[in-house]
Amino acid sequence: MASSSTFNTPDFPSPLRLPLSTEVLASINAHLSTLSPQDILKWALVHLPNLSQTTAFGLTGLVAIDMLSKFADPSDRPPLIFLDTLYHFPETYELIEDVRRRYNVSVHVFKPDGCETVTDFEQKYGERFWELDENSYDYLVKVEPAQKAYQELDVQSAITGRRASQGGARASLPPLEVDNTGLLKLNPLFAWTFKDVENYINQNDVPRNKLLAQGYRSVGDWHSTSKVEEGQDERAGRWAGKSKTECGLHEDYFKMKAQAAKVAIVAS
Ligand SMILES: Nc1ncnc2c1ncn2[C@@H]1O[C@H](COP(=O)(O)OS(=O)(=O)O)[C@@H](OP(=O)(O)O)[C@H]1O
Repeated sequence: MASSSTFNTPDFPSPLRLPLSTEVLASINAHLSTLSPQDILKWALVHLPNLSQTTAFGLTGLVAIDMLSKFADPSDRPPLIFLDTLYHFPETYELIEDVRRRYNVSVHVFKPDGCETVTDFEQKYGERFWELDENSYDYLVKVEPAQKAYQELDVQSAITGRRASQGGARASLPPLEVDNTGLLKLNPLFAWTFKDVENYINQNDVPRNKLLAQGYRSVGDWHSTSKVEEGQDERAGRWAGKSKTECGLHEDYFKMKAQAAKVAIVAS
């Protein structure tokens, strides 16, 4: 059984002092790589400054929400941040309500700047803006709202639902990363497979997106998400047939911002 020194490691200050040097980050990752997701989360509650959970209520994020509910008092649980692109499926919005009820958590929702509804967004940028410029679309609906969320809520560390077994750019995902804005990103389930996640969800009766019963596995916006066939990768239905595999949230922030600069011209 893990002792309290597993979570409260005297080698690292509590909370950690930022910025982290490369050496400290490497030694934290060496320690976290030996722990279960539950113990990584317990360690994070002790050591990570101003911790939140950024979630689209995918299966992996739901596992983290459920694990935290089992060992952390409600007031100690990281606040949830949902970036509402305005183009999620109705089933995703329904799931958020299920999660709020089941776990008695508040969800901080951030939308594209100045937009409450799809109509607001389309008046500003036109219909099907993602077809015109996918990266700028991502920047407007996720990257910029995330930066706003982190500033308003004073977030210095965020739990994500990414896993190495999702492949692509995630194949060598470490437990803890520092992005180029200085944000600490914790990936507590970095070492779990899809099967591990599915088993946990079933064994713990965790609420899940109703679309999963229809053949979807990873769910984002309705216009870039499709069902996957048996045996296909879990994220094969995201931007299917395109080279794109990430939404921008986990890309280089400054690159996304520079690419999106031309959006101001389109919108004006
Ligand atoms: N809209 C939105 N709001 C808040 N957080 C979000 C959002 N989209 C992605 N994420 C975060 O990225 C994790 C991986 O998501 P995905 O595999 O769906 O990929 S992608 O980011 O959309 O490309 C995802 O993991 P989950 O918590 O399992 O959803 C989140 O940590």
